[in-house]
Amino acid sequence: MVYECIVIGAGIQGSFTAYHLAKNNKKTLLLEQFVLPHSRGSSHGQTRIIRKAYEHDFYIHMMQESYKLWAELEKEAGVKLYRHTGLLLMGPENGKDFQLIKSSMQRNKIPTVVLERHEFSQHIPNVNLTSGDGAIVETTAGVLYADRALRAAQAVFQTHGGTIKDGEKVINIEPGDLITVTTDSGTYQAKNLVITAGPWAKTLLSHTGLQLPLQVLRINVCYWKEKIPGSYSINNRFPCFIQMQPKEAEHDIYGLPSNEYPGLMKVCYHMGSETDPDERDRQTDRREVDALSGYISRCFPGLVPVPAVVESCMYTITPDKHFVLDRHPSYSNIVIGAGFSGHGFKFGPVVGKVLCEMSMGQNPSYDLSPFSIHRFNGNPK
Ligand SMILES: Cc1cc2nc3c(=O)[nH]c(=O)nc-3n(C[C@H](O)[C@H](O)[C@H](O)COP(=O)(O)OP(=O)(O)OC[C@H]3O[C@@H](n4cnc5c(N)ncnc54)[C@H](O)[C@@H]3O)c2cc1C
Ligand SMILES: O=C(O)[C@@H]1CCCCN1
Repeated sequence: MVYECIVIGAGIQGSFTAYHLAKNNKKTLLLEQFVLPHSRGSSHGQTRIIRKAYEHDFYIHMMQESYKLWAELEKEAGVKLYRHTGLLLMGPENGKDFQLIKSSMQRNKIPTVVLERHEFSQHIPNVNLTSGDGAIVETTAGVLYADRALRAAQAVFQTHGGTIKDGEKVINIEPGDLITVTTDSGTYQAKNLVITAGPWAKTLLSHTGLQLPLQVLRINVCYWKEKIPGSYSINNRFPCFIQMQPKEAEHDIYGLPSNEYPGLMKVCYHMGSETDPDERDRQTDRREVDALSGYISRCFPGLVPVPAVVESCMYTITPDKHFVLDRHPSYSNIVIGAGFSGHGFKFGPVVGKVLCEMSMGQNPSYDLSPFSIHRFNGNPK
């Protein structure tokens, strides 16, 4: 049988690409190397932040549609995927990065509340605002229920006639008008191919002669115990937060209110150490956990500054931290979605839509030049 499209990788991006293809009546096969559900890529775990607070207008515009598409999936699957919490953004008030996000939120009329220092603790109890930092709340941001969302996208894909084959690792790709994809247990053919292989994208793309400057990082996903249960809880309307330029570390620190593990708040560092995706759990580098402990002692005094649970996840980062959404430079019927750089989950429905559009030979709904492969020319590593 010849498929209209094969999608490699059933993380959030591949699952949403397959979802849109099936809704467009395209006969689609979604291949996944691990038995689903699994926790070895980037889309597992219960929660992710959803927000429009971005410096770049192109992300904000994509998020405007993404919220609508998330709501559509909630209806189709009959499950709740989004919980409104708000997002607290803290960072050096006169710093460039904080000012850029603040002004782009205001320019794009994103519902925002600026908290002045004297009123901060009245709105956000149990948090110490660093001296010199400003605070803004994006009121419509919140939490996505990630595991549930992944299952829902896959279920709707199947309802529309899509086929999932899990526990099948793709080991070879032969490009052509008809592409042949070989797994460790079968061979499939399709007119179009979408590669959304997350941390394995670099290896898989090398089978097609393409080298992308993708780097895989292992992230320690840390949960911290509330000294008084409920003090940072989603039920008490505690928001998600992003701390830009914390004193303890070079990169951002972020957190989500206690929810999935009652009494534990997720607070993580937006960086990690390089890893081979097949060796992720052999690595035990916890340097950044010390930086988190320092930050928590200083700014979140209601948490015990030693992590109660540490899980693992992976980022696949590009040099500029923007995604790769493009056609293969040598084979126009191969479309690539990669390098989501630790912030791609919330865009899943829109990423899936544009990858689907490209693989159907349509013009994508967005200007994808920030995500093109050509931008790496001259910087191939
Ligand atoms: C700790 C952490 C926190 C994050 N927080 C946020 C957040 O708050 N908000 C947000 O929007 N984003 C967040 N992200 C980022 C987001 O989760 C990722 O951008 C997104 O999940 C990437 O999805 P993906 O489909 O590209 O990759 P994956 O989920 O890794 O999917 C790729 C799939 O391809 C499969 N595959 C690979 N190679 C093969 C092969 N050869 N054959 C068959 N299958 C194959 C893999 O097994 C995998 O299932 C976070 C990420 C992490 C790790
Ligand atoms: O995508 C997000 O919204 C978060 C922000 C902080 C770092 C991890 N990803």
